[in-house]
Parts: sequence; structure tokens; C-alpha cells
Amino acid sequence: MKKIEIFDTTLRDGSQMIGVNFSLEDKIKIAKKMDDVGIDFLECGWPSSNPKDYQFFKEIKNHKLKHSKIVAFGSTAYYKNKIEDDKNLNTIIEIEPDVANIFGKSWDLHVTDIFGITLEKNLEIVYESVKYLKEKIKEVFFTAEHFFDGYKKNKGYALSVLKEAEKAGATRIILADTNGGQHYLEIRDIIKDVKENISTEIGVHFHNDSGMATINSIESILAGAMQIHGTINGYGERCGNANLCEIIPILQLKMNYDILGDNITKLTQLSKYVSELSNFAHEIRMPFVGTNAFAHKGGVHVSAIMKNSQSYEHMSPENVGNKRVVSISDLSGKSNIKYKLKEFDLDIILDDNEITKVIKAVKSKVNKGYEYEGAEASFELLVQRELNKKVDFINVKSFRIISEENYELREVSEGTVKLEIEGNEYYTVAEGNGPVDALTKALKKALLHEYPELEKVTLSDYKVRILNSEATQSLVRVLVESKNSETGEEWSTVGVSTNIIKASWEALVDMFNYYLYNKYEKHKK
Ligand SMILES: CC(=O)SCCNC(=O)CCNC(=O)[C@H](O)C(C)(C)COP(=O)(O)OP(=O)(O)OC[C@H]1O[C@@H](n2cnc3c(N)ncnc32)[C@H](O)[C@@H]1OP(=O)(O)O
Ligand SMILES: CC(=O)C(=O)O
Repeated sequence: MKKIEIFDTTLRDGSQMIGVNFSLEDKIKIAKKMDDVGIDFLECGWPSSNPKDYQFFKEIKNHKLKHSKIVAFGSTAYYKNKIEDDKNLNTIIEIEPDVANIFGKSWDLHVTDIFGITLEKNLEIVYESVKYLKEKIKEVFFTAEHFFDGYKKNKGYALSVLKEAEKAGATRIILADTNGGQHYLEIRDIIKDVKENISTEIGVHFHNDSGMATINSIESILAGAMQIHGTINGYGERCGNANLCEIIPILQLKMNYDILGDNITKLTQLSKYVSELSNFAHEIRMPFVGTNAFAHKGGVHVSAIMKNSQSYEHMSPENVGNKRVVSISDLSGKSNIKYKLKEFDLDIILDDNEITKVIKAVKSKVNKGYEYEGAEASFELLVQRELNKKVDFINVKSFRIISEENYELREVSEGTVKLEIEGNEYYTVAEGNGPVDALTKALKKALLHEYPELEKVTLSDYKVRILNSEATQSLVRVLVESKNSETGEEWSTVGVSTNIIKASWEALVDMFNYYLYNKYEKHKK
């Protein structure tokens, strides 16, 4: 089967997305990660555009890549410049990339209305720019900007631009759907016609403004293109670029092209890594690599996948390094509970009556705003409470918080707690830089008398979510993530209330309860 080249432009077109601002270090890290996954070409920036992109091409030479070729982006020479004086072309030559990719005009409207030059002059610029680079750089790609629009408006001219690039020695010719409006039904005929006019291998570059970037890329391959341009997670200008996290699995897993080999199992991790460094939440609904791509909520689905996962999954999540998720909610059935007990490695075998009891308790809690997806420790405590196991080590009598905002000095909160632990009463007070901090310290102060090992239990993250919008009377859910600083073990607990302090308190108490239950009760025979 014909080799398909994957050309990633996350670090160039991806960085044209509003909200993305990669640092130089981010760019180096992402390029190395992509190399590790086996992406063929990495377009990493426009070196004459800004100092960061320029520096990238210098810096990346200090990192030995195993597979990927580094591509520098730029344009054909500016129409007012002499080719040999064009800064953008000369900078590409200076930084010595593996490949140069320059874009030029192929839509007559752009030549006349944007450049304001003759169609002949543009052909000359395309030819001379490619030729100039080709004298110094072995691989030069020419991207025909707005090719599909240009082809439909003035086919003869659009094709003549491609022929100039070919004549000048371009090693790949890329057809770009720059405005993203191209319909997939026209792709095969257009590419067939292009292939009858030029013999250079063809690549395609789609934007997703009509939601068709993926299908357009696939259609192009079927019509004879051999290089796909796209970005991780589909990041890019406006609605984004073709999403390689969709295109790669479709080509490799559903059409049998060998794109990444076994490295395709690193795709989900790459997708999450790029989203992390882009400062965007990872899109949970993304096909193949999203957290929800293989997530099951409805009891009917969960019951079926436990018998045969093909019943509600189009493929195995492990193929792309993703995993199956089962949620617990008011749409759960017994199967969700059984699945979760197994997934959390809970050594609890429940009979039908017990499962019914647990599910009733879960649904009642979910109805009040609890969620257990990110709070697995609270789920385990809930199950054990329903089974009358010992999980509550702290008998809370009362807690109180005083917050003082002294604008000239500092903000200080004072937490007071009254508890009974192991039959002993404690009445402790502590100061903190906020109410949650003060309550955590006061609670821990009391607990340390009975369980000194709790010193190493720390709160590592704290999230608040408003569940309904009734202004200050809203219900809030607090999620607390905790850590054993000695072993690195982590667990999460949840609390819900209209009072944010009370919701926090509930999650905090269960943070310590879970540690103690896990240590003293869970493994008791
Ligand atoms: C389809 C794409 O995504 S192409 C990539 C687009 N990416 C970017 O624009 C990001 C990087 N861009 C930049 O840093 C800057 O825009 C620069 C350095 C390239 C140019 O900056 P400036 O010289 O200040 O020009 P400005 O940004 O205002 O306008 C762009 C110029 O490029 C010209 N231009 C557009 N396409 C091309 C091309 N294919 N070849 C040569 N010049 C071009 C425009 O005609 C315009 O010049 P003009 O207004 O004199 O006609
Ligand atoms: C070059 C490019 O990014 C485009 O035409 O969309």
C-alpha cells in the first residue's frame, strides 16, 4: 500500500489559534514528543516572523530527533522585493531546516485584490521563490494557498501556479483549503484533474470551517494525495485544522495504512500533552482520544459491554492508548456498580440486595449533587457505609470559622473544631490563610494526637463547582485531592452543600477518613 506522509503543523498553523501561545521550551518539548510518536514532518514556525520561531530552529539542532524532519514555513517572496533580497526566503535558508514549505497565491482574486499585481507576475514570483530555495535546500514544498477556491473560480490559472512550482523543482505540492469551505463531494474530481496536470507528489491542507476537514483529507488520500497536513487536536486558525488525532486512527485502524505502527498507542497521550501545553482543557468528546470516546453512562450500555465490549464500542480504546470509562450517576444500573467495584480494585463482593442498596444510596447522593467520577475514595466510603463497615473515624461535634480581613495587615482565618476520635474529645483551633486552610489545620491538629502518621497527608488540589445558579444560595460541589507525601499515593473526596465551607469540610473529613480506613480496615479479614 502507498506510503502516506503525516505533516504536523501544530507548532505553526496550530499556534495561529487564538488562545495558543507556545513558549520556546513548549515548542521544543512538543517537537520531541512528536518525534517520539513518529510524525514524519514537523512544521515548527515561520522563522522570519518573530524571534521565538527563529530561535526555535537554532535550538532544535541541539536535540537529536529519531524520525521527524523539521520544516520551516514562509511565503513566496514579497511582491515588491527582489527575490535575492527577500528576508523571509533568506532567513529560511539561513536556519538550514530539513525542509522548507512556502505558500503562494493560486486564486486569481488574491493576486489581483490582495497583491494588486498581474497574474503573470505572480507566476514568476512562485517560480523564482521555489527555485531560489531549491538551490540551497534539498526538500522544498510549495503550498498553494486557497487552491480549491482558486480552482473553482479560475481552474486554468490555479493549475498553472502548480505547474510553475513543479517546474522550479518543488518536491511536494500542497493543495490548501485555506478558508475551510470545501465540500468533500468535489474532492476526488479536483485531485484527479490535478494529478493529470502535474506529476509531483501531492499533499493536502484542510481547515475545518465546514466541519469537513477530516473527510476531505481521507477523500484526498483515496484520490491519490500522499501527504496529509493537520494538527494535534485540530488546533488552528479560526475553526482549526484537520485533526490528526482523527485522521491517523481512521487511516491506520480502519483503512489499513501503516502510519505510526505500534506508536499509534501513544496518540492519546500526545493529544493530552499538546492540550496541556496549549493551556486548553482536553476536549472530552474528541473521537478516539477524548476521555468520553469510550465512556459509558447508561446502565444498559454498561451491562452489555461487560459481556462483550464490541456491543457499544467501535474499536478497542487501547489501540490508541485510550481507556474505557464507566460513570456512576442516576442513569446507572447494577452493572455500573459492579464495574466500578472491579475497576477500583475493591475486594467487595456484593449480593443482589446489597447492590440494590448501594445503587439506591448512589442515586440519592447524585440527586443531591454528588459526583463520583473524580472522587473515587468517596465512592468507596459510600459503599462501605452502606455495608455498615467502619469508615468513619472522626465523630464531628462542631466546627466554626472566623475570617478577618484586615486591609492594612493581612487576611487571616481561624478554624475551631470539636471532635471525638477513638473515644477522646478534642477541641482545637488553628490559623490559616483562608477558611479551608484553617479548618484543615485544626482538624489535622486534633487527629495527630491519635494518628501521628497523618502528618504526611496533604491537600494537593481543591476545586469548587457551582451546581445551580441561584446566586449566593447556589449548591456547590467541592472536590479535594489529597496526597501521601511519603508514598505519593493520591485519592479524591467530594462534599456538597449550599454552604461552601460545609461542602469543603465534608470533603476534608473524608480525606482523612479514607486514609485511616485504607490503612486500618480495608484489608482486615
Ligand atoms: C494561510 C496562512 O495561514 S499563511 C500564514 C499566516 N501566518 C501569519 O500571518 C503569522 C505570521 N505573520 C507575521 O508575523 C507577519 O504577518 C509577517 C511578518 C509575515 C508580515 O508582517 P508585515 O510585513 O507587517 O505585513 P502584514 O502582516 O501587515 O501583512 C501581510 C503581508 O504579507 C503579504 N502576503 C500575503 N501572502 C503572501 C504570500 N504568499 N507571499 C508573499 N507575501 C504575502 C500581504 O500581501 C501583506 O503585504 P501588503 O499588505 O503589503 O500587501
Ligand atoms: C498555508 C496555510 O496555512 C493555508 O493555506 O491554510
